[in-house]
Amino acid sequence: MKVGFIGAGRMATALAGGLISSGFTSADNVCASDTYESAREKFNQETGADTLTSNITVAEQSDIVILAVKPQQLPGVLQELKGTITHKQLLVSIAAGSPLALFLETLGDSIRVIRVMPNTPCLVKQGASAFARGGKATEDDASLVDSLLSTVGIAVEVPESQLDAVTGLSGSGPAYVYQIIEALSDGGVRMGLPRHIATQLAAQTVKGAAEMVLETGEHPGALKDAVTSPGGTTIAGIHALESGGLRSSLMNAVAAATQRSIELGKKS
Ligand SMILES: NC(=O)C1=CN([C@@H]2O[C@H](COP(=O)(O)OP(=O)(O)OC[C@H]3O[C@@H](n4cnc5c(N)ncnc54)[C@H](OP(=O)(O)O)[C@@H]3O)[C@@H](O)[C@H]2O)C=CC1
Ligand SMILES: O=C(O)[C@@H]1CCC=N1
Repeated sequence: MKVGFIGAGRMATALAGGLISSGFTSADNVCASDTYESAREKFNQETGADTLTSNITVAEQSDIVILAVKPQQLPGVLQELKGTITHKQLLVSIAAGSPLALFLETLGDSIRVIRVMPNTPCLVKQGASAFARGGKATEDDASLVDSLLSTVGIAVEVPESQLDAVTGLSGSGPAYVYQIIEALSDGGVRMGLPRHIATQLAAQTVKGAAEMVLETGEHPGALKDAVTSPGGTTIAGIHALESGGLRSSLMNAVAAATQRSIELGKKS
């Protein structure tokens, strides 16, 4: 199974790196094209897979073609691939916002296309991805994409109408969590911890709390209550977070990013 990436940037590198290190496919069966030389070099160094300058050659050589250019670059790339992408390849787009209808309108409605929203932790096999299928994509195509994404994290199939919200939550979400980790580390440094220890403790705390939610299946509120002793330290910290509007800020972040995904879809 040959997997080709059109666009060899950050997300393509994360996804390809995860697919190769998980054994889903070998570096020999992966290739990528990019207009930007340093992106090609970085992709090649980090994944061991070949890179080319021609999008058409990558598409011709691949069974699965993953479109990993920015949404604004997608219409030009689709024009270029007209006639090369047929029902023979499975087309996968990871572009935020870009609707399935765009691919069918440009390439014809006989194509097999699946729209995916992954996230960068795919690189360390902790991705959270959702996908929706369109055109003539079959049950087998959906299973293939599900197993491809499942080698680098979790994957769920959703109606296409939910993919903008997925983008606002888990697509962009790693950036929110990095900000939270950075801020927790800053808090530790402010209280006298060395930076490297503060960052390590902050990141492991986020990882551990996330594992607790996923493994116990408990409501996050119940897990929060279990940390919070009456008159103790945690409730003092939680009160400070509530005063700063943490939960409202995170809900607003998901809504703003979802809205932006919708806007990107209208422009493409
Ligand atoms: N980064 C993330 O966390 C996530 C990104 N995505 C989606 O993945 C896609 C890629 O994002 P990301 O990896 O961050 O972006 P990058 O900018 O890192 O990667 C895109 C690459 O495609 C290159 N490119 C531009 N035009 C063409 C072309 N005509 N042919 C071939 N290559 C081209 C770009 O070059 P140049 O820089 O010169 O334009 C760039 O190197 C986007 O659509 C984004 O919405 C989805 C989920 C998460
Ligand atoms: O910021 C972006 O537009 C992309 C899509 C989701 C994550 N990164």
